Amino acid sequence: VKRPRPEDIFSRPRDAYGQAFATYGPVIGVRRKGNLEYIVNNEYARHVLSCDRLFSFEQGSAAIMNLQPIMAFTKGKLFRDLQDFVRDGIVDRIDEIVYRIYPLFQRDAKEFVDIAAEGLKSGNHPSCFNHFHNTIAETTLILLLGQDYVNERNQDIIEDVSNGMAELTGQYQNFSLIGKYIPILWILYTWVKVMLISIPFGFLRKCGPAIYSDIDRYEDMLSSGKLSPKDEPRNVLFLITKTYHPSDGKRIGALRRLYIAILLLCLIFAAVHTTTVVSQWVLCQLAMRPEYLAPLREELVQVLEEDEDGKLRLTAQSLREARLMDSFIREVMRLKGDTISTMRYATCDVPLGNVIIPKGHLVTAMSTTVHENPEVFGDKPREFNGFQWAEVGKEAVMTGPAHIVFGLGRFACPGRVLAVNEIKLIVMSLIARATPTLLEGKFEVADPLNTVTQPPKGTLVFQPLEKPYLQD
Ligand code: HEM
Repeated sequence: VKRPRPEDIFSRPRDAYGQAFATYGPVIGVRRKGNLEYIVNNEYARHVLSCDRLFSFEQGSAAIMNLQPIMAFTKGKLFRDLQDFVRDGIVDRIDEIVYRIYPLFQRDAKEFVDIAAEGLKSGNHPSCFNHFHNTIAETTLILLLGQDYVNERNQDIIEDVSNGMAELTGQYQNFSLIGKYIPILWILYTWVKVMLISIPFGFLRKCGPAIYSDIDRYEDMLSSGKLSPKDEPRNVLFLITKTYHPSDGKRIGALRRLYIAILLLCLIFAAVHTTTVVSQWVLCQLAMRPEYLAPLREELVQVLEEDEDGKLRLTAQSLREARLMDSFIREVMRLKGDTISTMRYATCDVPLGNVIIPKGHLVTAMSTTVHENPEVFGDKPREFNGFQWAEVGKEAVMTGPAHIVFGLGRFACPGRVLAVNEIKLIVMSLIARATPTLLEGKFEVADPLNTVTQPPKGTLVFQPLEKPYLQD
């Protein structure tokens, strides 16, 4: 087992791991957060991520996110259920969803550009990350639970849940000394704090009763026999209730209801934070590369569609046609420096390269070696070429052996279609009204080992356009 130094793993992971691969070969062992993990480079990434029989996504993800108790409670079905509900409740309805959420993104982009303009005068710049974290929290509430849940209190609860889950799953662990060097203590502390205090007293106490009575209400609708498909509520909670509603006229039991709350918590966690983070990476890169703005704005004008009142707006079709924007997002995601964002678990002793990975160990792919592989991307693999994917028709949501931002294989991120649409809505609504720049002309990577849930560190500043490309 070859070990890069712990301080290098945290501060310069790309170099530390790269050097270890160059010295020891394509499979290395690293002790991180108390576990011995095996990390592979581009040579074995595809095999490890997509051969679920040997390398289990479910066991790996539960272990890395400290979610084993929940997995045990759900008899291992948690991730498959999440995938099914996202597919049926969100991806299959994406056209109608974009139509519904577009006005929220317009409202918030306009509001943000207004307060950013004031910030230009006062020097007090508003946080773009916080502003759009709220927008995505609101969108998520509507999609999962319905419009009635949208109020400030519930939005705050969503923020708390997504922060609490981020804490629980180790996202801030790299920042804490205890987290780095005595991980078991850190895990215990965050479990108690989040699972016994924040979640029961926040989400469950405040949203629980409303969700409980909505499940009852939906069950009544389903048993009435009068509900036609077009009158069905269009939210994920209804779909879940419909799936679990017993056919013998009984109600969904208490344990199943608790499981429904867990599913909703996981979806909130998966949907809100990561998407907001990527939107900030895209805006920061765009602020650093103003030459991309003119073609992106030209494309924006071309893809707008007329609604029934003759007003121009963005629809799901517009977003599909925005190929330059799509390509830019794909390139930002490829090069943002993700290191370890997927996790697998060896289900038996598996020979790989020059080692045998013992059963029960975590295995993952080092994303930078995949995303910056010279055999695929040429001799300057880290050169940013924002529109290259439009030329070859590779969309931002497409996973592949050279693009693992959303994972790979059977368990690749089921929410990526929604995520990319939301990112497009944020970026396009903003550049239609203002030009992004960065205070002091730069941004920094907050945590090089975690570019997935940490936004870049830098202050985005927006200069309003005299003539916006989108009308309110
Ligand atoms: C830019 C934003 C996002 C990124 C970068 C991202 C990335 C990922 C990655 C890397 C995985 C693990 C895949 C693997 O190991 O092969 C994953 C899983 C998952 N993601 Fe996302 N994701 C994003 C947004 C979303 C959204 C918006 C949703 C929900 C609507 C979502 C729901 C999930 C779920 C439920 C899983 C677990 C997989 C399963 O149950 O099969 N994600 N995501």
